[in-house]
Amino acid sequence: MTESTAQQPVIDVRDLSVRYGDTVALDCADLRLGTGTVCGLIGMNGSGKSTLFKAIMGMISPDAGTVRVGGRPPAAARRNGAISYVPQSEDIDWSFPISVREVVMTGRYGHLGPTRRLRRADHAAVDEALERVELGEYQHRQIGRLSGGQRKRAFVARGIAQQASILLLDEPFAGVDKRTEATISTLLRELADGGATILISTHDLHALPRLADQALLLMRRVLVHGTPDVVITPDNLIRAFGIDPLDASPTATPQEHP
Ligand SMILES: Nc1ncnc2c1ncn2[C@@H]1O[C@H](COP(=O)(O)OP(=O)(O)OP(=O)(O)O)[C@@H](O)[C@H]1O
Repeated sequence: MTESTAQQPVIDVRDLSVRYGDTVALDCADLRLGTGTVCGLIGMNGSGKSTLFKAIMGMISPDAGTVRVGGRPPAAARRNGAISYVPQSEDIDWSFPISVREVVMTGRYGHLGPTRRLRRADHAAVDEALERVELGEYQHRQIGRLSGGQRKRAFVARGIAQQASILLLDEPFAGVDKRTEATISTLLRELADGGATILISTHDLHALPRLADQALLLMRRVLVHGTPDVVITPDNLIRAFGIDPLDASPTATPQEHP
């Protein structure tokens, strides 16, 4: 591997603009993430976080700009099983007749050989993933019959079984208790230490410095990207949120972007 290949960003987003009709969701957003990084994505409601995830996944076509994942277009990276995505809970059909184990097993589909048959290694990877998120005893339950925190863990287990090198998690801590948050955070750290690149949106600014090596403040475009201590400052938070969310005495009411 040449030095320039080794330093290539795993996620490479350049000048990305996305519109929904008249709404500008992303406007010239730039992001580069290297291997083994956990980056916390923060920004107010409507600042474009989910849109950024969907663009990296290749689920929406940008109006302008480029997205490369592992040097390839997102669709190619997805076909290869390189990316795992944990969407916001509202984006999942929890009534779908599928068990926890079957959800986790979908993470193995990119690994199946020409016969498309599940092999012993696939079942072992699923067992291990279920074990790591402590959902073994719930594996045969229909996914809608899980608590909020268990649902998140099921989707994290899918990413673990997939052995994805890139994990995108859209608010995995929303509505989960502190123990589940700690379990997921520890798992993500272990995955990053094993070389995964992780982008995670969260509103938990207090927990972010423990979880992430980097933070990125989004407001349709990237306002600031760096280590959490550089990004999570009162000035930056006031720029992005209109108030300092870490401050108990807000000076203004934050507005959702039009
Ligand atoms: N399918 C859609 N059709 C039209 N507008 C959309 C659509 N999805 C998102 N938007 C708009 O695009 C903007 C960015 O939305 P996005 O969901 O990316 O924000 P977000 O930062 O993830 O918000 P939240 O923190 O509330 O999840 C918002 O103004 C939103 O209303």
